[in-house]
Amino acid sequence: MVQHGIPGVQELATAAEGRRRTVDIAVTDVSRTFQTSGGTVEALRNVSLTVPAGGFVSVVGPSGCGKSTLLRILAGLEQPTAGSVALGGRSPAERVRAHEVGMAFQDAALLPWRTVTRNVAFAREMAGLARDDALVARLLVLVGLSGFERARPAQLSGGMRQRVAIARALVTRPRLLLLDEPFGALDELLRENLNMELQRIWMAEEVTTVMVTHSVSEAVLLSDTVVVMGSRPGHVAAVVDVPFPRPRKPELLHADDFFHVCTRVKAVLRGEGEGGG
Ligand SMILES: Nc1ncnc2c1ncn2[C@@H]1O[C@H](COP(=O)(O)OP(=O)(O)OP(=O)(O)O)[C@@H](O)[C@H]1O
Repeated sequence: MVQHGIPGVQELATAAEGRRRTVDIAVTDVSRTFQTSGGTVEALRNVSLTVPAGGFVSVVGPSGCGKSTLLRILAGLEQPTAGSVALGGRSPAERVRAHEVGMAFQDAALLPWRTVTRNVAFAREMAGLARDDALVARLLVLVGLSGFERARPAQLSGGMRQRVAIARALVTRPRLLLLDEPFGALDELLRENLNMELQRIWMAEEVTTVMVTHSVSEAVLLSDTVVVMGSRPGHVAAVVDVPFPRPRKPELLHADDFFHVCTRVKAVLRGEGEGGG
């Protein structure tokens, strides 16, 4: 990946030298049905998408269109009923076993009795990886939590807890980062700030990222590509490319070009836009 002139990026790139960490994603004709007492629920039908190594893709769509199911399949937590998923040529289960998949969801789910540092370090312990205090400290700087290393979750704001969750997701040095509405419960201004931080983290870590969000502007601001899903059954309604150079600044949110891309995504969401998938 190119260098971005952002503080910390050069050092991280050097640390990662000699180690190709990113993977591409290939989802091919994935379908997923659930058998319930009320009958069969077709959560996903023939979903295909690709994400290049180091790319950032967001998935948006109406409630129930299968976004979380798709993310859970990428995370190896669900199996597709049909179709295939390859993460750098391997199955999600293999990547998860190798601790190469980091996940952060809307509820940060931190351990209340552990400090911020110990919460982040816990993910390495759980993965059976060697302790790495320097990495934990560096990630806490990266997510803007310097000075809070010894705080407990109850002493943190919601936004700070989400930052801990993102640091925790990154502490195994994953090749793939999966985010399910990571900032969904936060107010708009805080969310914008965290979006900028997430962009910085993603650029620094060079990690292929898939984010589910209900916010069209968040998706457009952060992504190379926005996958717009439709429901009944869940399918890809359109794939919208986002052409803006990086790093993207908050001012972009007020630019006409930005507004036009958001309008295209919203048109598809309303069922007026391009079909396909
Ligand atoms: N384990 C399950 N058993 C039965 N049905 C399920 C299961 N998981 C998901 N579904 C169904 O699959 C469909 C897609 O659900 P999913 O949670 O993936 O949608 P979503 O787009 O993430 O929704 P939201 O935006 O509301 O979070 C829904 O109809 C849901 O009820």
